[in-house]
Amino acid sequence: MLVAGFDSSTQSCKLVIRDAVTGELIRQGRASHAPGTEVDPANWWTAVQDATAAAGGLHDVAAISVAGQQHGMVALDADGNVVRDALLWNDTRSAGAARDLIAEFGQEALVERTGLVPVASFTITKLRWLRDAEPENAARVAAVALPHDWLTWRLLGYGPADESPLGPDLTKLTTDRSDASGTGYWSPFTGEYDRELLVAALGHDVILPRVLGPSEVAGRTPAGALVAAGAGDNAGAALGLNARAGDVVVSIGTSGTVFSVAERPVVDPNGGLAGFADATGEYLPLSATLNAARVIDTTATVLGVDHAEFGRLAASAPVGSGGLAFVPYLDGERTPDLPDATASLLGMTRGSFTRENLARAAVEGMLGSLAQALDAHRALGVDAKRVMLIGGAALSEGVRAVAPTLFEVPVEIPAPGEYVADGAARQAAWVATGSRPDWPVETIARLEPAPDAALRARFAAAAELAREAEESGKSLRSV
Ligand SMILES: Nc1ncnc2c1ncn2[C@@H]1O[C@H](COP(=O)(O)OP(=O)(O)O)[C@@H](O)[C@H]1O
Ligand SMILES: O=C(CO)[C@@H](O)[C@H](O)COP(=O)(O)O
Repeated sequence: MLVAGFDSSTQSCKLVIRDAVTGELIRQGRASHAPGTEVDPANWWTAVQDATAAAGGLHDVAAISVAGQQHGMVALDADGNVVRDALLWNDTRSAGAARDLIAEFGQEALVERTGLVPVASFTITKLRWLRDAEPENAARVAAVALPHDWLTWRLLGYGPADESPLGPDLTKLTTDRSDASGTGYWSPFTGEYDRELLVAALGHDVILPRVLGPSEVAGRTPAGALVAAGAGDNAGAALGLNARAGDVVVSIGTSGTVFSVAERPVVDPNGGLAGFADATGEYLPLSATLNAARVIDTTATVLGVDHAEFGRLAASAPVGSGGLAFVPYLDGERTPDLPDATASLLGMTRGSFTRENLARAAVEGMLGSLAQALDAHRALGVDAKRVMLIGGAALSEGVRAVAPTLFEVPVEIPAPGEYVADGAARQAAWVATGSRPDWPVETIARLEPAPDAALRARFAAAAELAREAEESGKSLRSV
């Protein structure tokens, strides 16, 4: 019996087809997504079909599950059409809306109700932005879904009347706990939507996807395959890695994320850590940065090198990049919450300002933010015995060289793979066979910690300078 798992991520759609019992990888496919932080969801549906074609189809698959980028606002009208392009998790235009919601409800109360302090990434802030910036669009919204919810609905055969066999039945939208927990209007404590917050954000009540349990079935495709609940991509990765207590996953994709599986909700009154739910019935405390793999992509482009050469340059520079410090807020930042920040390069001398040091400083800055996030998790009681490093940039030689100098626990590198899509495939196998699969995960390297206190201190000082400049209105953006 075969099962399929999709990862509809920020930059691309990945599909794995696995044996439901052994987990053996049978086929896979991939397709790119459009760039930008607002995207027509039709683009993701096309990518699902292209990835499916690339993987040789889904005709022989018993069950399917979709994991996807979290938080994106897919606003639907009564006819099942999208009201406007989806605003993605990395779109920071709703930073002011986040501040407004905190002022109206109080930070402490919001943490108690939703496990989150609103930041521009979360869906609730995007709804408030829509209400204020595009009231005519807001008034037309009849249902709000997330990327994986909308794709699941499309796979079930629903959608606009002229594009789908079953038409626009909005009541058939489904989601799961992990993605619901990233909206800002769902409580990980009660497992219920908080409609008062939803209405306060958007201005009126709407249909929200039914929240399914970890092994509940959303329905069947028109061809007859079971469709599972799906998940947010980070919860998908935790399931794909079989992460257990003591494991902290660090993912370096478009986002940088630090997360672990917890038996009880873990919340942070300061908001550095989000109190999400996971895809197995437990919880997923998580921190996310906006600047991760693309810090490397951008710096490699500036240096005129490919990933392999970038990795060699970074690995050949000394720990601490000869004193160069790169605060990597190229896309603003979410952790720390500095949506309007810009990046900065500090510590340049004629000696330190070399190609090698620049490459390494980019990696040290990008991982430095994630190491600070891991510290915050540990301070809140998260048990970290090892880091499991995944995501596109985990392949980088530079990342592997720098990681042990920043993390205080061993860093393990699972075999390169699509762990989000694998988590979705595991969920599909769970609904198809009735039991959660225990497929093995291979580790290809274990890096022993060699934390460098001076490096940590220099990055912390550089990040603090960037924060002070932002908060005092002295950053170059405001000149
Ligand atoms: N060898 C490599 N070194 C550094 N970055 C890489 C490497 N291979 C892929 N990447 C980067 O990883 C990112 C894609 O990772 P992925 O985890 O698929 O992201 P997402 O899930 O956000 O779409 C891209 O920005 C890509 O350029
Ligand atoms: O916003 C978050 C998590 O809170 C991001 O992790 C998104 O879920 C996007 O993930 P990638 O596409 O970068 O994997």
